[in-house]
Amino acid sequence: MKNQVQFSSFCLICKKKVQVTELGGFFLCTSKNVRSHQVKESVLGGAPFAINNNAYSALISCLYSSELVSLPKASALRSTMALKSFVEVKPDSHFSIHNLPYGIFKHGGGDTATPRPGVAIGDYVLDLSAIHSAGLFDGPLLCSSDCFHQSNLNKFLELGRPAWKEARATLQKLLSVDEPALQNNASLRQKALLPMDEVEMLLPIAIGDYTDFFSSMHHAKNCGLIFRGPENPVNPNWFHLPIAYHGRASSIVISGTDIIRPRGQGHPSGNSPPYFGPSRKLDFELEMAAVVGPGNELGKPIDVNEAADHIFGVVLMNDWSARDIQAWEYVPLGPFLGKSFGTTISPWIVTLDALQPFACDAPNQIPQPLPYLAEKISKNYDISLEVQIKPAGEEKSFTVTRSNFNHLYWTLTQQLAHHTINGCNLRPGDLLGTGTISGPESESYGCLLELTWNGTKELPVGKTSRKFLEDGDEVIISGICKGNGYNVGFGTCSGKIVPSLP
Ligand SMILES: O=C(O)/C=C/C(=O)CC(=O)CC(=O)O
Ligand SMILES: [Ca+2]
Ligand SMILES: [Mg+2]
Repeated sequence: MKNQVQFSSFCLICKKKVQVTELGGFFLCTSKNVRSHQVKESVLGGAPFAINNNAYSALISCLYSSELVSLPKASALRSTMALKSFVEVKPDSHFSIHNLPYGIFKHGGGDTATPRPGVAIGDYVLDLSAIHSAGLFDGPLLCSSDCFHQSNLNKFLELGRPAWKEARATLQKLLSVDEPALQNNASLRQKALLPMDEVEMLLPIAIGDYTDFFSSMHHAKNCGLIFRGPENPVNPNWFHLPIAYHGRASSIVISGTDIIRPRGQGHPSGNSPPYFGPSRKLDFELEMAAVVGPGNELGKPIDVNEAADHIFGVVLMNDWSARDIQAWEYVPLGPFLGKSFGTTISPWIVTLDALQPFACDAPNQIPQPLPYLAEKISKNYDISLEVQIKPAGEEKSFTVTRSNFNHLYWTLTQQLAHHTINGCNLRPGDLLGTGTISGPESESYGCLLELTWNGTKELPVGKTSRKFLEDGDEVIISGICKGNGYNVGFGTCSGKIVPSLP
């Protein structure tokens, strides 16, 4: 198995030394002398473990024989003791030492304003170019790489999971309370640990291609009911393959960028001709998106069971949508100008390694997917998502929906494998949107189209209400995984609607 990590550790329950093998992000206890009843009662924790002289944060589940840790147990893994950083991390911070998401930032003016990679820790950004220049990336894969001296993360993504793991181990060790190298080096600390409110975040990746899936069954059903009626709201193909459209990479913007209300042809009502003008039905879509790692050669699909090695991490995404333009133009080829005027992503890419403790079972798929989509382990992540709207002139923002990543029917790995099954090549930095993440209840719908049922009812927003977005509205998406005493969060993904061109 590729990229397998093996190590021995100490079982806190059976008090014996055990051999542990990591398999696709899961931990397999290969010790023969561990009794099964101990497994049912508890899951072990302990970190960091030493492997190849690198501090390695890992969790093991105590299983007898060679059974894999099952997914429901994975949620119990998060009850493990929180690691501690010497950098202050407030209890509600999204950026604990368990997280360490990657972004691209610039700081100050002149030479220091060069865009470069960083990770978030508490209220600080750790400058990875400074850490590399100081010789602190001392692992075999990163010590002589220039991937942290780039203005985007693509080169780091291309290196693949072994390098990502090496970076995570190095950074978790460097930032831990027990490690003096950075903690006791005042001049390096001043250079490398920058207050987050002093930096400007930029797009973290150069996005060659962007695809948007349609993976929430609740969203598919609601859109079907609204656009196509109650006969067959979900097309039969939906249950056999992850449906998607090819999006527009050039208009993907970083959180905080204003969105100009698009103009276009709107859907005619009755026998009237289509209208042209500023969209009258501007909407947000609550989504997340996977960032592609090494990718594949043209003509060589990625196996679904190896797809996780091609996903570096996940961001929050808002697929802004003009519903009047979309409804008129998208038959029969799919979304075009109704969605290509802007897509916002959050600045911090949370890695799959950081999300691992929050893995949970993906829904049962009926009918069973074809073999190329059938996964040995099919997982989602328990990520709480929220959308707020801040109307112009308001001090406060108001929550309009709450959902969870685990409502997705098709998994990230199925989406990626399906994307390549015809031989299509994915490249480092490509972005795969999940599709709107709607849950089953009306309070968990992921866009205004559903929340107001295509403008047939008003949605309360503080003292006012909305059918669709108005000029001056700011839409703020946030996402967080809550561990025991720490968070793995995504920060926010926001954008404000400004008036259309005259
Ligand atoms: O079902 C439809 O007609 C339209 C669906 C969408 O607009 C959704 C889309 O962009 C994919 C998604 O976000 O799930
Ligand atoms: Ca979408
Ligand atoms: Mg879009």
